[in-house]
Amino acid sequence: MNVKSIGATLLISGTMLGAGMLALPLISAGLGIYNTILLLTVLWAIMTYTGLILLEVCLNYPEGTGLEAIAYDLFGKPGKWVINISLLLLLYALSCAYIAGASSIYKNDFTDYFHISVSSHTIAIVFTIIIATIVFISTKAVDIANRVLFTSNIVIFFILVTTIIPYLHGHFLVNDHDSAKYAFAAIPVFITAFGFHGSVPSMVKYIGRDKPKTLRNIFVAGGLLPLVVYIIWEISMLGSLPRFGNHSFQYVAQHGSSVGVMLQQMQIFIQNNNIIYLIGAFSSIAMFTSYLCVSLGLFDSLASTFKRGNNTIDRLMTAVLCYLPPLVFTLVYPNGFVPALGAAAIFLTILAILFPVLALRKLRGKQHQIEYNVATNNIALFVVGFIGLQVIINQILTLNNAVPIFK
Ligand SMILES: N[C@@H](Cc1ccccc1)C(=O)O
Repeated sequence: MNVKSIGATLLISGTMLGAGMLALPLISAGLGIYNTILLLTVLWAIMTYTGLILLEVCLNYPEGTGLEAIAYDLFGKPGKWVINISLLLLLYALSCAYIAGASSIYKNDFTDYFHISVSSHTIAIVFTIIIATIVFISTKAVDIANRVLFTSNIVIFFILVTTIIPYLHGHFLVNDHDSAKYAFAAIPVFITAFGFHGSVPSMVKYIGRDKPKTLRNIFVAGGLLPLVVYIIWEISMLGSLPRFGNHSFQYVAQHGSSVGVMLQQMQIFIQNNNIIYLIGAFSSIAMFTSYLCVSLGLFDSLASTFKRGNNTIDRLMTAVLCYLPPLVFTLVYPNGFVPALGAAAIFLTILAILFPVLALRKLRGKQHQIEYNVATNNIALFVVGFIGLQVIINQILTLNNAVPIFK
């Protein structure tokens, strides 16, 4: 792998590592560590596989062809609309999760670092304005801010997981009440955490259609890094807070399942302020960089959907469309962090599981140019498509409280 491929691998990992990661311990507390690791690995494999299916699909089109244009070619106008709307709704749902998550974490930061209490509404508004301003300035500004913050966060993560080891308790990790029944509610959020598929067309453009093997390696390695990071993160979080009791994951679940409350609870068990600061800094930066990248994607999609140009007035109108709806939603539903990530899974499943499967079936039915063939057959495509439908049904049930939820 050359330097460009390593950079591309990190971009894929960077897209995956975000709010989903912070929600993982909140949603997997009832599962216990063994079920969690198993489920993470299985879902990583499925998401990587559909990423490779999407790669084969994209390689049949000229470099720079987006998912929307591919959907139009294969499924006509309805296909194009489904992809377009799913993408916008995915990015809006993620935006709501980021604003809700960030306000709960930053509220905690203000109390921990400066001993002042700021309302989460104020934080949500200021956070959104800061992100909007950076995106409004230019893509270059986003790139610079992201590069600096993402690199610092990798360093913070490694310092954190090495210093937290003495504070981990083996008996917090496994519990008699661990149960696979909580997997239903966890699957959608886990799927969101492994989402990166919107970036497949741009990666093909960046690396080149003539290097299908390099692209395959980038997607596999780019997802493997988050899988390892997620497992280490789960062990660190589930190992430092008990499942039940006055101060526990159960308490967090009963108080809005927010990252901020989880951090407060951990403070009671980890009597080392530096570690608490590290977790706070890591979570805060993760929220910031992910929202920066995701809202840049939303900003560009809105500009192209509503045919807005690059002049100041047009950019301002796009920014209002991009940031106002999720901000208002979060102000009305401040506890929407986990539900918004779950809702995102519905649209992500359409884009990242169902669309690649249907598109490849259609392409292989036609005579398609063989640039890269992912190992698959109709049965495998059927199974993956079926899993995709299950994820959507699952999430609809979760939103209606019809599956077991750890409380
Ligand atoms: N994986 C990202 C969310 C995401 C999904 C799909 C595409 C891009 C980003 C996160 O966990 O924050």
